[in-house]
Amino acid sequence: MSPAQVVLPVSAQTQKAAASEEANRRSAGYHPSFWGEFFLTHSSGYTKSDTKIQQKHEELKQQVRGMILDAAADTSEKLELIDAALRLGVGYHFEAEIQSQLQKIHGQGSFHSDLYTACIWFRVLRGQGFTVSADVFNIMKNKDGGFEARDARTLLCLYETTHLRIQGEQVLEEALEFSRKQLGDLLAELSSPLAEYVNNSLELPYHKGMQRLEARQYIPIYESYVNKNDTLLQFAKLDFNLLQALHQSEIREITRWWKDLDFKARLPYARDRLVECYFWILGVQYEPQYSISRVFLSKVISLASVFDDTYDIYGTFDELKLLTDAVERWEPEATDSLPGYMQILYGALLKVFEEYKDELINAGGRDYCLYYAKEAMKGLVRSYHTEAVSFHTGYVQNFEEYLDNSAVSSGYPMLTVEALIGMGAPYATRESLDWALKVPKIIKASSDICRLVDDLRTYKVEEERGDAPSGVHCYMRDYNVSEEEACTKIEEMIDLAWKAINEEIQKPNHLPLPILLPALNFARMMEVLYQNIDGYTNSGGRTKERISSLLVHPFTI
Ligand SMILES: CC(C)=CCC/C(C)=C/COP(=O)(O)OP(=O)(O)O
Ligand SMILES: [Mg+2]
Repeated sequence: MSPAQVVLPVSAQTQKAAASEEANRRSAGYHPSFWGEFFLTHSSGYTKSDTKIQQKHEELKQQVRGMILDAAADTSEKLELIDAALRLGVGYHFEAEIQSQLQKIHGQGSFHSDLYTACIWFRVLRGQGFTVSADVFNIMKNKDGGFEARDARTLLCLYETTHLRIQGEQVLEEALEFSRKQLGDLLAELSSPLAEYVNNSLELPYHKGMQRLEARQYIPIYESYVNKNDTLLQFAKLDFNLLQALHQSEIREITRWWKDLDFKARLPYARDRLVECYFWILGVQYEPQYSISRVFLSKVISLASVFDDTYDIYGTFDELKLLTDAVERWEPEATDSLPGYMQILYGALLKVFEEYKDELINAGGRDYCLYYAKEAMKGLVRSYHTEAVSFHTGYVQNFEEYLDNSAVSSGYPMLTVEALIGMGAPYATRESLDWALKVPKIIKASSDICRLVDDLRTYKVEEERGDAPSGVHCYMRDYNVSEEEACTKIEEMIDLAWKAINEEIQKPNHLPLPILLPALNFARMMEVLYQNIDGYTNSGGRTKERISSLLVHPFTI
């Protein structure tokens, strides 16, 4: 009898099967967290209770408000001030004032005294949800097809403007080509800090950037301008530091939660990326009033990340079926059906949502939102399971099928619903949540960006690891094209999705702009975190620097 033919007693057979499954478990060898418990104790020293600082902040705020409302300022001054306030990261204090001022400017019709102001006019209005026509740039085109822009400031403004273009705006496509080339040629002649600023923008334009990070980078640039507005600058720095202090207290809270969960020891196969997850969410909701939402979203995205690693890498097919069913049931009793390590994850999920329910009730009977919050999470887990089925059964999806499911498995439809819930009244109504849960055009576009950018950055590593086929792979096979052609095609799809987002945020729209912003901001975060590499999974280098600049170091005042 060969060893294989030895008939083992049933319990030994089960043990053997388990041992072989154990041996077959995959792992990705992710690097440990760079942050660990750093934020448990880190504080930059600003406190809410410092009344002197609060007073100063309030005084400066009123002065800036006065300037934004100043009736004596002409249109171009007004636009420049609003643009600066937005870029310096303080626009959120003056939302109503900015809207009313822009309403007036929009009512005056197109504005084109020169190319620079035309760009600001277009960029600020469109960026804030107003419908404006790109025809203004046709008027400003030269006979040779170029634009009247020689200096870096105008070229940069034109370049930034083009990223708000929608499908069919040919003049902005030409302006993009023109300004990108001219700025590239000019770069060597520029000195610091403008050179770095142009360089950053060429890599990632303002419209596609993370608002907090853009503010962090713009404040020193603005400071170097001769004709800067000192009050606005002082306000921006102080506001940055105060907001940073609030963010630090939130990361302290979630670090405590994460430490208690101790996934590092209990689920060591998963990525340990709590601070990176917080940073991701900060790109979508940074305002003080979203503090509770931010904490909840950070916990949800951190758990989603562990779920993703469980489905993609560690879980066996049978276990994943159990986990999917348990999430579908969503009740503590379902815990017993799961293997030990999944119980840990499942228990954490239920607890986070249960605690959020209390928050929602405290917020004034908004607990109807809990249904949507759970449905969104179930939808994500269903899509993870669909992926696991195709991986474990060897079923190969065609590209359309792949993108339909993998846009959901990107996590963005789920997170966008949760973000909307966190916005509270008057936005998180049953109607808007029904709308969001159905993955409407803007959320689909943002999710496509998430999936496709992720695929472009990770497909090689995933294929080497033997994961399920990526979008690049599906596209190559469906259309019989090379890897390079598939990647180019996917870049084009990302471009189209951006245009769709730009189109959706324009008024007149059936939904107010704030409801649409999470989708836009999530798309931006994909460009930021996955700029050149998967900077979420591999979160040293640029990601670490960016997190430090936003969350560790305050401005010196
Ligand atoms: C937006 C969300 C939910 C973020 C959580 C972290 C996450 C799953 C990142 C993508 O990882 P990946 O590259 O392994 O993704 P996938 O497995 O879907 O390709
Ligand atoms: Mg994965």
